[in-house]
Amino acid sequence: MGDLIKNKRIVLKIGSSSLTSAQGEMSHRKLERVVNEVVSLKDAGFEVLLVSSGAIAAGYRKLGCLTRPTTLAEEQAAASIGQVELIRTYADLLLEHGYVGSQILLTKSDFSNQGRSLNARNTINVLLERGIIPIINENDTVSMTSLRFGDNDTLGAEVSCLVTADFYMILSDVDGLFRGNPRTDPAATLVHEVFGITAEIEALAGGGGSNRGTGGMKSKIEAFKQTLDHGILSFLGDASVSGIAIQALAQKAKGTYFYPENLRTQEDAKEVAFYMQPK
Ligand SMILES: Nc1ncnc2c1ncn2[C@@H]1O[C@H](COP(=O)(O)OP(=O)(O)O)[C@@H](O)[C@H]1O
Ligand SMILES: N[C@@H](CCC(=O)OP(=O)(O)O)C(=O)O
Repeated sequence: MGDLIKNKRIVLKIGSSSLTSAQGEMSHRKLERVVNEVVSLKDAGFEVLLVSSGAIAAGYRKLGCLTRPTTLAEEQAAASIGQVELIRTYADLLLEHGYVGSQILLTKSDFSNQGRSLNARNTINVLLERGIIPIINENDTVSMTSLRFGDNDTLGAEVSCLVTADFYMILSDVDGLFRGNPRTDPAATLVHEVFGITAEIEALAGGGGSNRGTGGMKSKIEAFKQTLDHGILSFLGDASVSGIAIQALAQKAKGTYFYPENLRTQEDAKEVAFYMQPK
């Protein structure tokens, strides 16, 4: 069974809303949870890239702001403080489990530059070959408003395509995609499977995000549009569910699965579930 997953590449994106307290500050306990998910994937033999937000949340207090800043310059300054804290915490926690983490900061323009994207891919490949976990965030300081990811959902999708990932998993503060924003419509029901990003699916994502995240569902759907176009099986689930990453790969998790065109039948999906089955 172990051979089935050898070198299977998972991109796991975790948003600010799942790394922060209700007040918007970074939560050590929540970072520990993320690390546990990453470690469970590594222990099962997967290659893991972690795309993590949280730099602004981790830094704004030390910048002297009482609440999460809203001007670009302050966000960037907060991120430059918080990124240090974020990566140090991840690296320390991973090391406790015997894994090494590395930091990669990228901008949107890096992906449209052939030379820079090739360098990023080569770097990531070397890290993954050696069992290291690249921890990726946007390079906030140099990102301009007009050319900025802002949210990390689409950054995670770009990374998934860059490294030809087998699975793109976004863990957030909701169980998946609902037929309406569950914060404002408690009766909204969960969509379990999505076979292509249609206008109907896009319409479900109209609502904004939590006050701690930036992208909301809109950017997640945009991100899945990209991964599905590239044939990458994708998933959205709740970061607070312990063991969700492994369950998601076995297609047994509560959440929303997004199937690319090449995996649109029940039989195809079953085959993938078998293929991605952990040891
Ligand atoms: N159709 C929908 N289904 C689920 N969540 C939705 C929907 N529309 C809007 N949302 C909101 O999106 C939020 C998640 O996005 P966001 O706060 O940006 O999280 P993250 O920090 O994980 O990226 C949810 O808390 C929810 O309020
Ligand atoms: N890159 C920034 C902002 C990213 C952000 O908030 O994204 P998300 O949580 O995906 O909506 C950070 O690390 O704080």
